[in-house]
Amino acid sequence: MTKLQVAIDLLNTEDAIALATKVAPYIDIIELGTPLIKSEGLSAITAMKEAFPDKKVFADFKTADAGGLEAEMAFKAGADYITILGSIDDATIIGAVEAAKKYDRAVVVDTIGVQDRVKRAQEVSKLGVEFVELHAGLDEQAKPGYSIDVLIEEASRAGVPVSIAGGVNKNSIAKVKESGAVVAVAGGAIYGAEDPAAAAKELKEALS
Ligand SMILES: O=C([C@H](O)CO)[C@H](O)[C@H](O)COP(=O)(O)O
Repeated sequence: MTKLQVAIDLLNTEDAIALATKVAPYIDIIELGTPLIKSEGLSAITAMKEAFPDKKVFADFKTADAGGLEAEMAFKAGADYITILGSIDDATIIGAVEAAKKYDRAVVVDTIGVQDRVKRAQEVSKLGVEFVELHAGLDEQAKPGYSIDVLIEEASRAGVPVSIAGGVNKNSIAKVKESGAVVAVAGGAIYGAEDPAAAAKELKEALS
């Protein structure tokens, strides 16, 4: 079954935990977005894991170098997953995977900015990563003509475990599920909703 991940792109820990509290019953993975981690630091990860010890906590580091070191920082702080950029050298991903083995955690490769996401997903899947995020970032989504359908089509032919992030919402969630993605990542569709709990519930039910 496709899991639901909430991407929390808020800027302070208190607001992030308040949002997570509302949506937790419907969420499998709680993501601390890159802006949140840059704003609040590692303490946000620790606070989230302490508040939700039974949930997977996903630290969206988007690491581009020193993979082993940054993964160790994230895991020691309480993260279950860290993201490493797919656009960088395999050595950075391999370093993070080694740290993940040491701490019994996992690495997700983020394909933001990668030209051929499917090819890169297939390559990095051989390095021991948990899954690969087929991702169109917030800036790419804002470009004219953007459609999540590109990611959905890529997921259906990737042949390796992938998540989809890039405007997942109530209109696209059924197609995300059909694509075979192991995780659907929803940010704005949940934290930007008038009723985040209801929005998360609707997405979760669509994946059931
Ligand atoms: O990872 C993200 C982005 O790069 C900022 O950190 C988003 O959390 C991700 O794109 C999911 O958010 P939505 O596109 O709003 O669903």
